[in-house]
Amino acid sequence: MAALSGLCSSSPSLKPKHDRVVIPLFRKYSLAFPTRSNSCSKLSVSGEVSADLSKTNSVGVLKKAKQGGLEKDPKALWRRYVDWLYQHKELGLYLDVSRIGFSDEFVAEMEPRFHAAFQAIEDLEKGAIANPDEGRMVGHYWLRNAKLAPKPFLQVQIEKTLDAICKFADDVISGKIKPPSSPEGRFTQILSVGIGGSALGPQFVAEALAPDNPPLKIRFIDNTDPGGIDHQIAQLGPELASTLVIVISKSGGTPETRNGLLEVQKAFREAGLDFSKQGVAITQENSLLDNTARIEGWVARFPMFDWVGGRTSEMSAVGLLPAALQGIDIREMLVGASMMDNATRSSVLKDNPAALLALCWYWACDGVGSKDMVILPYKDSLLLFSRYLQQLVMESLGKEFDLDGNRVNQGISVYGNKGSTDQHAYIQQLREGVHNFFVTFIEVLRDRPPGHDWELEPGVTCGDYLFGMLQGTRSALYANDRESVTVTVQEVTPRSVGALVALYERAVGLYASLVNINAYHQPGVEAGKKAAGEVLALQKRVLAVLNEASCKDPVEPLTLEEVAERCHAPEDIEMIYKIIEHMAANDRALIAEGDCGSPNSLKVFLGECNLDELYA
Ligand SMILES: O=P(O)(O)OC[C@H]1O[C@](O)(CO)[C@@H](O)[C@@H]1O
Repeated sequence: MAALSGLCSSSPSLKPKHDRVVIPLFRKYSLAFPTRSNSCSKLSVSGEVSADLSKTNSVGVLKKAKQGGLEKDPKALWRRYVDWLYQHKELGLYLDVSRIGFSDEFVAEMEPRFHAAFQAIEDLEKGAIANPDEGRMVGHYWLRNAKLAPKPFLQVQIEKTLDAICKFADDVISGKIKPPSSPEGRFTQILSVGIGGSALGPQFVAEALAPDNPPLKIRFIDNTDPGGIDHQIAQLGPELASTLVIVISKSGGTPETRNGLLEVQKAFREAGLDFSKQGVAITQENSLLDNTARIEGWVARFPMFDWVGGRTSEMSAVGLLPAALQGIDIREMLVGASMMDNATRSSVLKDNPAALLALCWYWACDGVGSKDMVILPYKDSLLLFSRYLQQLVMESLGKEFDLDGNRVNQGISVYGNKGSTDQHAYIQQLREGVHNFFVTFIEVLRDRPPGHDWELEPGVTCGDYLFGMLQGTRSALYANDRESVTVTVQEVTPRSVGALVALYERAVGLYASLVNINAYHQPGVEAGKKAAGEVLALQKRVLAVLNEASCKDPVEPLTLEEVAERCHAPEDIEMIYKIIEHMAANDRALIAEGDCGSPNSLKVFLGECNLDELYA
């Protein structure tokens, strides 16, 4: 395509170049772990390590290795910094892992696990069923280099979709595709309706990269909160007529997204607008959403692929279409991701920033998620990176069982906002309080575009303060034995953002292998969805019972116990109380006696009798 492959081949070289000689810490991997003596390692390890090591979390080894404490001697620390500094020259990206205290002994112990992890991710990229529970391939790496897709038809699908996205975005921005009844004569706003992986990437990228005056501004409905939905629609005001509504859902059946769509369609009807002329769907072929969009003749439909998970979908239509419509260079995002993919395929630990990150996570969290990952970008535009990573890391790694069916309750908690702002919120606790975290600093070297900086005091710019705050916090935390990683980029650009996304996608994949879990399913989410469905089903029964009592003459207010009994659900009395409390707060149930603060005093009825429902 003129699109992805052309783009990739036109870039100077996608192979990482390094300005230092790297002494391999890991050799070309194989599952057998040979006797070795590593010149980079202070400790030389010899002897066979049981293959089973890659399936267990040898925390005992970690604890032993950790006994030494963190290096504090400035000269030794500087040597460690230089020795372990990773640089991706073309991307201008650095990774400093020197403030994580892993020992050479630990690195050696981890080698067989990494061999297995590199092999697993290589197999994944070649099209293995890397998500065994769902029987799916995992192909988000192919999105930025379609030639890697294991089947020619997948390559065609990826390339065609990217071309279609670019063309559609151009046509919308130029006004060739326009809303039927807008005075501006072109689309000015995007309303993106989606949740989880169908929102977090687009939100992060919009915040990071949208220009100050984008061709289309974007807002999001990412919940089933009526207040939040009303707010977004009210903010659009008359511009609803020039709003392109992008409904994003891989499954096409997520309730929050469906509700958002129904609410927006109602707003369109009330404004006398034809939704189908302004609606776009991004979803799997033949999903409920896809069929709705096709039957109703929406403006456009773009595919989500079965082999791309929601949380790794930023480089699919999910992330690329909204970005392109905001004037963001999506081809550059793909190049950045592709360059990072190339770098993170290396089986040499020091050459592979994703493997280095996974190593640090394992060390810091004892391989069992014992510490939280605090993400601190010192750049306002990267504010949403931690939220984006929260889903990527926690939905991928937070698993009850490992691949062999052992209960492991894995995961790493992720939180954070931005520095230096968070220094005035919770960094007090990080420095001095409970020691249950490690920090990832994200440093952006360029403060402002060239020629725009000024000194607010002699020799000091505003950005120098930000820099000082980052360095000061990093040092202060380390002095108190709080570990940190620092990722440095030159600027926040489509290329560097693409690279950051790819870096963390690969780190999560590798880490999942290190702890032997499936990173690509989310069985836990289903339990909450199922329970929510049961609550709504119970609410229907409560309504029917109250309706019947409210249709009597005179009306028969009921106690909670009576409602529960008539619903044949005495064991659900607490949930019935919560349902009635919620309905009462929204004027859908009326309180005849008592109040919600004393549940046993309550008697309730409905303001209106619904005869149709009574005789249904
Ligand atoms: O894109 P969909 O199918 O609407 O799903 C939204 C989100 O819901 C989940 O399936 C579960 O939370 C996420 O993995 C996903 O990103």
